[in-house]
This record gives sequence, structure tokens and C-alpha cells, in this order.
Amino acid sequence: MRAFGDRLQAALRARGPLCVGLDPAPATLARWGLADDVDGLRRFGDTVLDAVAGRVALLKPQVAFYERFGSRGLAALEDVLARCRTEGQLVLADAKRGDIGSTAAGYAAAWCDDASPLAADAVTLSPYLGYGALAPAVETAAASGRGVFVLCLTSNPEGAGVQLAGPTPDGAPSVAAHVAAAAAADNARRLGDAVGPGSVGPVGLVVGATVGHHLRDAGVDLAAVRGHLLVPGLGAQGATPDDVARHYGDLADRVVPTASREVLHAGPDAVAVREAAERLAAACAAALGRPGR
Ligand SMILES: O=c1ccn([C@@H]2O[C@H](COP(=O)(O)O)[C@@H](O)[C@H]2O)c(=O)[nH]1
Repeated sequence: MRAFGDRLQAALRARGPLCVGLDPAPATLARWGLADDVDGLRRFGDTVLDAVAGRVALLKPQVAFYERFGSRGLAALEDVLARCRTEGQLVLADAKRGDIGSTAAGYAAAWCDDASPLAADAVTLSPYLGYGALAPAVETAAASGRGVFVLCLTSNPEGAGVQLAGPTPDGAPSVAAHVAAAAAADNARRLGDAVGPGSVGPVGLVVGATVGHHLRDAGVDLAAVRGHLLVPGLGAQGATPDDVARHYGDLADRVVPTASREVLHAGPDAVAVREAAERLAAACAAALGRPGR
């Protein structure tokens, strides 16, 4: 498989800069007139895939909303992932995993290994047990042409209390800066001096559209990371495409704005969901000065 960085770059160019979140939250299922059960979950996923599969750069199922139904929920998620594979849709499992290294290897086997029914193109990881503990997951992902997105500065207001703390023992001005520097080193080791489309590494960061104003004070050097930036917070959390451009526009070629409710609340009609995604992708492309779809 081609490297994840290349594949996502190509998808962003061809389909516009947007990741659509697949979040079958109880409130969204209710808005769509669906039951909050596995059948509702499946119908919801089918409609969202009918609407956007093969049309958006990235699709991001929120694993939590599948896990709450146990094995039957995970079976529904497996089917979403299988359909993405068949329909050429890049998919990021938003699982936010992280543990000591030996257990991180287990998470990698679940989300980043060809043999797993839960294998996605990328997975979100939490560095709370230390960035270095994620090494087995990063290694497994990169070795199979997959990627990871590590939480750096999350979009929720509570995140800053931990992520902006610092300086860290290694002298980084904040936890977020420490994570960004570790991701930069990881990508640099893999990319060497490569330039051009192949110069986006397998390690991306999650940086909120709602919190970008903290970046300078936190000493976070995003340009050095040479990875994609997944930017949540659009719409329901209050941020706009202009906010994304203001905070991250200097790295526009690798910014991946992501929205769930802002797109999903257009449902339950698949065409309406598709049009909402297209509108938002176009607005993000315009704000970032990027080609739209
Ligand atoms: O910093 C983060 C990291 C992840 N998320 C996830 O993204 C979606 C956002 O949903 P919206 O409806 O667009 O607000 C959701 O799955 C979160 O768990 C995030 O919001 N912020």
C-alpha cells in the first residue's frame, strides 16, 4: 500500500479539504427518526456512506458510538470499514487509543493490521502515557502504509488544562509542544530529506479549530511536524472555516478540517447530507485557498 501521507494528500487534492465524522450519537439518531439501537446504527452508517463514500477526503467513524453496543456495535463498525475499503474511501478510526508500549502493540494489531476486521487507514492515539509508548502503534501503522493522528491540542475547552501545562522535563514549553516535537522527530526519521508529495509523514496531529489561538504561547511548531493536521471543532463546537484558515492556513496543504454534527444534522436524506458535506468542503477550500472538489 502507498504511504498514508501520500494517499491523504491525493484525496485532499481530488476531493477537497474535509473529513466527515460518522458519529451515530443518540441525539443525531433521534433527529433522523432512527432508534438508538444496532439497527439504527447500521441504517445511519449506510446512509452516510451512500452520501459521501468516495466523495470526501476522509471519513472518521467515532468508535465510542459503536462500542456502546458491544460486539454487535463493533460488527456494524467492521461493516463500515469494509465498505470504505471497497469504495475507495480513506477512513480514520477515532478510537483515541494509548497505553504502555506492549499494550499499544495490541491496539496497533486491532486498528492498523491488515489481518484485523477493524483495520482502518489511520487511527487516533492519545499520548497521555507518553509519546514514546505509542511507538509500536506508529511502527505498525507506518509499515503497512497507514497513519496515526496523535492528540496535541484538542478542541474541547477542558483539554487546555493538561495540554498547555509546562514546561515539560525535556524543556518543551508545554505538553502540546512536547507532543508536536516528538511527532516531528518521528516523521523526520521516516522521511529523511524527502521533499514533494511524499514529504508528509505517517504521524499527524489533532489540533482544534477552537483553540488555535493558544498555539504560539504553547510554543507548538506545527510546520516542523511534516504531518497532516486533523482540525476538529467546526460547526457544533463553534469554529468556522475562517478560524481554521486563521490558525492553520500557513500549512493549508496538509490541513484536514473535520466536522460531524455540522454535516450529519442535514440528514436523514442522503442527498442533503452529501450537499452539506460539499458546501462545507467548498467553504474550507475557499478559506484555505485550496482547490475544491
Ligand atoms: O480534539 C478533538 C478530537 C476529537 N474530536 C471528535 O471529533 C468529533 C467532533 O464532532 P462535532 O459534531 O463535529 O463536534 C467527535 O467525534 C469528537 O469526539 C473532537 O471533537 N475534538
